[in-house]
Amino acid sequence: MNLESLPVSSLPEMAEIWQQTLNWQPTTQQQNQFQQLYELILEGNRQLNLTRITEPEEFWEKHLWDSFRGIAPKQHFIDSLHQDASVIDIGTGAGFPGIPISIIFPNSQVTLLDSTRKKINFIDIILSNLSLINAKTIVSRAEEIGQEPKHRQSYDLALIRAVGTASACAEYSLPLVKKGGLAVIYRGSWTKEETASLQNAANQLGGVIELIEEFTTPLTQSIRHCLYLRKVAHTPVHFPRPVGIPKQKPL
Ligand SMILES: C[S@@+](CC[C@H](N)C(=O)[O-])C[C@H]1O[C@@H](n2cnc3c(N)ncnc32)[C@H](O)[C@@H]1O
Repeated sequence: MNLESLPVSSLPEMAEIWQQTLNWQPTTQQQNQFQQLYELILEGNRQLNLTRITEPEEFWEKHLWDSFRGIAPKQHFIDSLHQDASVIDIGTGAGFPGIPISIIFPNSQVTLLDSTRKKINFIDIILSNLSLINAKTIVSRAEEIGQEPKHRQSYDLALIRAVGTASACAEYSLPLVKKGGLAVIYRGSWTKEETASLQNAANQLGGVIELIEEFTTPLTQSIRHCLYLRKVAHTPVHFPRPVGIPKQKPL
């Protein structure tokens, strides 16, 4: 399939893949927003090193499809996202998975967090161009806002992709999630041995592993995993630990 000169997500083949894999299809308006997002990211990449994923097929699969695939198994959360669920995307980078989520769930409240100001400045341009009034940005570190009363235990859903080891991601995300809420850690590969150390980290943070799902991406047939941590108890006050510690000394 050569999409080189074609819009990133409006081909009939793509509509079929959305339907077959996610039982869903974007509206024409959402397709236009995906296309605008793609073009803005290409433009931003000329000045900033935002993402190495720039070919249309890759962008569609690794940025758009993958962002939605992470929440697909959780119908309850999809229902709440159609209402006014609060979501935080930790280490959003060029805006993934948070921006696609804010596009398809206009009633949800999406916070895009990154420690790099230049990335957040760029995301602010995207949000304004796409008129995404349900998304806002924060320049900070997960370890810092996890200790702020305004953010701690206040999100229904935390999403985190490509930000660190699973244990570090658990420590960044679970303190921000409400009791009963969910943290979704997007991963490439995953092994059974890693499950034991993640279970240990989750226990200490007030979470349990609810599901570990392996799936294959529809264009390149790559293996990916999503880890779903349910928050079942309050996170002890000393988590998250100070900046840098979750990465240096994973739980
Ligand atoms: C590899 S990028 C991933 C970007 C995006 N989530 C994706 O999957 O395309 C990791 C991002 O996480 C941010 N980051 C790393 N550690 C962080 C922390 N402790 N708090 C907030 N952002 C962090 C970095 O600035 C970077 O933009």
